[in-house]
Amino acid sequence: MTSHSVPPVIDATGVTVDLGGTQVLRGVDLRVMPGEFVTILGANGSGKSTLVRALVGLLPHRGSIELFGTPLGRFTDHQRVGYMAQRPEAFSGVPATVTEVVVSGALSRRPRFGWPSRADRTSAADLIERVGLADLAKRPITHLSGGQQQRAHIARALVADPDLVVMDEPMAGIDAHSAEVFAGLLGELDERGTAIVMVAHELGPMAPLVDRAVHLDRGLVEYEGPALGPGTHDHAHDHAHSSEPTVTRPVPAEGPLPGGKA
Ligand SMILES: Nc1ncnc2c1ncn2[C@@H]1O[C@H](COP(=O)(O)OP(=O)(O)OP(=O)(O)O)[C@@H](O)[C@H]1O
Repeated sequence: MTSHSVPPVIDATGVTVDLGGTQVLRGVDLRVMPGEFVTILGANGSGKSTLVRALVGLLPHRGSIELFGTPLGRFTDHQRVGYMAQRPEAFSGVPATVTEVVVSGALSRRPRFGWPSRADRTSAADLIERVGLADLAKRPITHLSGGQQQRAHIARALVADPDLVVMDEPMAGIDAHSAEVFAGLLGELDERGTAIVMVAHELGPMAPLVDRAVHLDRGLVEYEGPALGPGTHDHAHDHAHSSEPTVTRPVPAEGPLPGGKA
């Protein structure tokens, strides 16, 4: 899958980000190869969201970030990257329907803005069905529960069939059944060779899919190594006891426990 002739999907070196006068990331290195599924773990406030936001060009940073072999500052293939923010912004004004939100994800594939094609609508309808929102497809998204909105945003991130999917806590607010459905979708993407970077607090049904885990602690990579086998318990904690980790820094025995948002 990985080849010396193929550049990494993400090649980040020494990424440092200051926010509000605080150094939130302190020199993070991250390399993701095509088809890899990498999860970013760590306690609340460790810098996970900051890292993925910097990687997709949403935050000024120091250090080097390349996407698909191109420095971020010159990267224009935005359609190759599907990004799902941690807390999708609420819509203002007239709220879009679920279908409109999902289809809008496909429009980034187009060189110029235009109406969605029949294929876009078919893909969107398929994903809406897959995330269990078919009955709500015509509803304004603001009329959905938080977890249902989250599922719509997951579908939006996937509809353009990107080569890299970056997701910031996509599991937040979705129930166990939706998590299973979502794991199935990510499994298909993984088989297609899509690279996936996912911030998570716990992996649940995603655990068997993950190739590598990166654990942040106060803006630094505390651990980076292979993900363990199937399981639904705390991945971060597992790493502290893994028999074959590639440890870049010592991991405290009492790792942070998974938890929801504060
Ligand atoms: N705009 C900002 N100005 C100042 N500090 C900020 C800003 N945004 C984030 N921070 C701080 O940066 C640190 C890292 O935040 P970040 O959201 O990246 O953490 P996280 O690991 O994603 O946390 P969580 O698990 O809670 O989502 C936190 O201490 C946070 O308070």
